[in-house]
Amino acid sequence: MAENRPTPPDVDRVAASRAAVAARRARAAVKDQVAHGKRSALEVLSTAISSPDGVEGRLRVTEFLISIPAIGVTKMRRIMSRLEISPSKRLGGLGKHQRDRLRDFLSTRSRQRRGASPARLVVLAGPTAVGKGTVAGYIREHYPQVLLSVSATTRAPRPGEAEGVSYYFVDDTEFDRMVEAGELLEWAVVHNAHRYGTPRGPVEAALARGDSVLLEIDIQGARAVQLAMPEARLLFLLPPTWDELVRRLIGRGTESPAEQARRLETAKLELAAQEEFDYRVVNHDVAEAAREVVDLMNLRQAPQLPERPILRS
Ligand SMILES: Nc1nc2c(ncn2[C@@H]2O[C@H](COP(=O)(O)OP(=O)(O)O)[C@@H](O)[C@H]2O)c(=O)[nH]1
Ligand SMILES: Nc1ncnc2c1ncn2[C@@H]1O[C@H](COP(=O)(O)OP(=O)(O)O)[C@@H](O)[C@H]1O
Repeated sequence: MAENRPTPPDVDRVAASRAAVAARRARAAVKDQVAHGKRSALEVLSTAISSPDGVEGRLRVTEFLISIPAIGVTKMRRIMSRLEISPSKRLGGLGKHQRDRLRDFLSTRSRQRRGASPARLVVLAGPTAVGKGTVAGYIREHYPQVLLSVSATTRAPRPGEAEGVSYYFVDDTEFDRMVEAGELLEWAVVHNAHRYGTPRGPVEAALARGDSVLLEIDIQGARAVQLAMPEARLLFLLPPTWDELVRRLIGRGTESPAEQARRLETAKLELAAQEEFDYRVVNHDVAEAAREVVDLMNLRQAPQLPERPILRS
């Protein structure tokens, strides 16, 4: 016997079918962007992971893969079975291991198609409070394919900071040991307070695997990396204006007025270091600056720098 379910009123049905059509169109637009190289497949996957109920998250993995240039139905089926993803899965519904396998597959493929651009050590530095940590955090969240080095530090963890994610928190004795044992690629005392250093092992392992690595470190560290690895690419993050830098430092509210004044004096010297860098990125907007940094990680040839510095205090 047929079930006697109540039917929704016509108005609801019309609205629901309109919404379904709009959602289908939105998904088609994303596939079109991927197919025409306007958006990278990795970026679509990152968006799907951060908002599983959004347009990207609702894309089926099968249709997503087919939209990638040079992947047809046969290849797509082979990839799905190799990655152990069932055809009914949507990007937003993938489990952690499936996501990791798909991401690895996409990044290896994109590297191969770029003509295996060389793995590169990229340094992001800049004056205090310009937004280095903010931009690096944005990259960590939105570009999971970028390897961000995790530094060792003698400073205490702040609330919300996790061991091995924000930093490796070590005491003075352990930091001394790491320096003695040559385990740090570079290290420095930052803001006259604590020691920070880049563990050498993970950086060398990533480069050997063919993966580029990003270091968010201070200017002394950038100089040390340049000496140790002259082939590293150095990016300098600039504030839009000096006044904006002052606003960001004061607005952050993490330093006393005396410490703020001291850091602003240092910032003048730090700004003068911009000419030692390969590229300058102006941090007007966090998402744009992050995208520029990620783009610069992949560039094969350095474009010419403007002849004169962009900003002076
Ligand atoms: N030389 C060097 N500097 C680092 C390293 N890790 C972080 N830094 C720098 O240390 C500074 C302080 O960072 P942090 O403790 O997160 O504090 P905040 O920037 O004041 O919020 C920043 O300028 C970072 O760029 C590292 O491994 N080496
Ligand atoms: N593009 C931006 N626009 C506005 N404020 C920003 C921007 N980037 C960073 N900030 C803010 O500036 C302050 C300093 O940023 P932070 O990442 O701590 O700097 P740094 O790591 O370079 O010392 C923070 O309060 C942050 O929220």
